[in-house]
Amino acid sequence: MALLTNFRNDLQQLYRQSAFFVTDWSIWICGCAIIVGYFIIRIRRARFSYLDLPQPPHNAVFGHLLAMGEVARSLPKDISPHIMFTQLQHKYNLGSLFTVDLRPFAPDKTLVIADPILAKKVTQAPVLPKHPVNGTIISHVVGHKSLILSEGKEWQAIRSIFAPGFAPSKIIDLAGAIVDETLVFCNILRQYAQTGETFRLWDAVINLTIDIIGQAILDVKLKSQTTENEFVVALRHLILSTPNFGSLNPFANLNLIRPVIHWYYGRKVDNYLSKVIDMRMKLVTETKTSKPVLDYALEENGRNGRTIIPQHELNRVVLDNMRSFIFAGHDTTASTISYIYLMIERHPDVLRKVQHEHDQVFSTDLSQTAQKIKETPTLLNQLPYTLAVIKEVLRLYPIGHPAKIVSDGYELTHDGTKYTLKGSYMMMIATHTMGRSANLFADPDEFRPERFLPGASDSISTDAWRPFERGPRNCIGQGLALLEMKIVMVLTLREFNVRSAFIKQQCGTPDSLRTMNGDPAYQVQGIAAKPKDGLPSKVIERVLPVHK
Ligand code: HEM
Repeated sequence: MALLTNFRNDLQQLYRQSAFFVTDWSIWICGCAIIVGYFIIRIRRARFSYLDLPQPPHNAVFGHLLAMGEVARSLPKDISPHIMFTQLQHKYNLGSLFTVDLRPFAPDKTLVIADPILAKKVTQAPVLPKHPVNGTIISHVVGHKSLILSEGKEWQAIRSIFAPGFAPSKIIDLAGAIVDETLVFCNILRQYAQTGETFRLWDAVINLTIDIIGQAILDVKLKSQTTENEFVVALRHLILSTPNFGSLNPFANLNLIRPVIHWYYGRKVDNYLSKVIDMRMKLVTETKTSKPVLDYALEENGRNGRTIIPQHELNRVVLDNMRSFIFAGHDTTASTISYIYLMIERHPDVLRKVQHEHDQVFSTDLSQTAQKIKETPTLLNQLPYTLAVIKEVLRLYPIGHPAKIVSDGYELTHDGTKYTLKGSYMMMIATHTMGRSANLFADPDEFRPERFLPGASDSISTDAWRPFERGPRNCIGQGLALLEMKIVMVLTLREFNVRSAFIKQQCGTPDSLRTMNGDPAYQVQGIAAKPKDGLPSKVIERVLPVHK
């Protein structure tokens, strides 16, 4: 054990050192020479391949890097790239279809789709393949048989065995387990309220969402909220060692021992999950009211003697997809929950309406709420205002944008003009840009959950709101995410007042570059966009009863 710990420490040390070495000046010079060479070749070969598409000001040598640089200079350095694209569209008045050539900092020319009609069209069958950059970024975390990365018939087969476990009728049975994990979270909030400490809200919520996803897919208690679980630590290391593809520093991603890190922690994750999966496979015949997603998948794969995934591939498929669900199901939901607290803090009128709705459905006796959810989880379907708050938060703070690949000759029509693409493109469905468009949402920067209430006067095109994406390749876990967000809101918002506690920065960078339009809680880049500095917060326990 001590040997392992030493090895891990050595690895971490080496990792930090190698990150230092790559900033050595000689590497900078070589890198610059490569980039200059690259640009020269690019001007000669690819000059006019996209010039008929709408775009920001173009430079023959640098493509759109100068235009994007102009936008980037006015924003914090670590801002999430999807915000940069929205700013670019606003600055150059680009409309809802445009192209941006950011090579070599992007893997391909980018085609930005910010038009709901076009977005709907390109995300329906036949499903466009994902851009290979997705694999480059996350394959070390999710594995190659992941639902997230697979394509074609393989993707169909994997989706078909896992979909039954994510059906709303099955997910609702997990409410009891989600309540139990959320009660642990409530205890943690209570402790912070008692100490008055400032803490990173996102980290606390990450532990909660990891524990929930462990229960939901494997019926395993990961207990990362209360203990340091080796598996969770290894998984977080894998995620944190992901290359940063949004960086404008070409060397930020050079790390010679990254493959070793990936191998080491990947093996730890696999070892832990294999044991849990083996155990579940033996228990799968047990009849239980609430079953984890894995049990339904194994049943589906053997239904009526028909095997969708051949037995020799099943172990790898199950393992990679358990990794995928844990990965895709925790920091996405944690970011959204963090922003829910922030928006609620900033809009006391919204808080009052949410609390009123929870009182109406679950009564004002807070001590009974957890039990009521367990007994009648379908009560959670009677919370239209709470759901509207979640939707509004996801409109303003989506976790990212899907990136598909379209190849030479692909045709699309927009505003009556037909475009035939030359060469391949990374097609980005610009969820954030659509969410902030004044043409699609009235007063787009305002937080107004009412717009999502049934019968609201704002008419919203469903295709404009796509934080879970739409079409056959939408988010398989959206029902689970919505369920957990509702439970967390119901169990915490009447008891705790979570307040952001950013500390004003004193040194160096002007304040405007540490904030987005004066807001320090902007989204920063992660595999899923997340709140700056983990949203430092404090908790105050409300005096009970908080409302009549
Ligand atoms: C607020 C929470 C969440 C958000 C905003 C979200 C968003 C998304 C989006 C936008 C996609 C499409 C990505 C693409 O096409 O590149 C996606 C796919 C996916 N999500 Fe989620 N997600 C959330 C929670 C979850 C949860 C809880 C799970 C748990 C299993 C999950 C599992 C997946 C998987 C496996 C895919 C790939 C589906 C496929 O390709 O067939 N997500 N999600």
